[in-house]
Amino acid sequence: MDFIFIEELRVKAWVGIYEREKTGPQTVELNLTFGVPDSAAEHDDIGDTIDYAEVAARIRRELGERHFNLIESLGEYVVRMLFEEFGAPWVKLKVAKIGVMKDVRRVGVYIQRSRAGVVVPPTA
Ligand SMILES: Nc1nc2c(c(=O)[nH]1)N=C([C@H](O)[C@@H](O)CO)CN2
Repeated sequence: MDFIFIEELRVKAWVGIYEREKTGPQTVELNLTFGVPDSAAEHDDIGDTIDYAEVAARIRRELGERHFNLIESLGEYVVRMLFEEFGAPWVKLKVAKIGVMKDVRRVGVYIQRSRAGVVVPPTA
């Protein structure tokens, strides 16, 4: 398995438990790594892999269209999308709010998931 990464993707998302967070979107930052088949490199064909441009565009669209109370729920939504709609075998996601807590630059959640039966080396 190879791994595609997308770093510091900033998107507008509707997320938060407070009323002020339900009246408008805020910027969240995503760092995402997902598995793709090694065979993509062998055949040099975008059809054999997961198009990272499509992933980024899809995340941007989806997070602009719905509200999540918790950053954990937003993260789970993105991970499930990678599994179910892009067919990723393994996903690691860090998603953070920026500047929402005093003296804290970023706060958020890490999620790492494998499809059942997928074994990933510890270097991923
Ligand atoms: N575990 C969590 N704690 C908190 C969350 C969250 O999503 N998960 N969210 C908030 C508020 O929305 C906060 O980010 C607003 O500044 C507080 N705690």
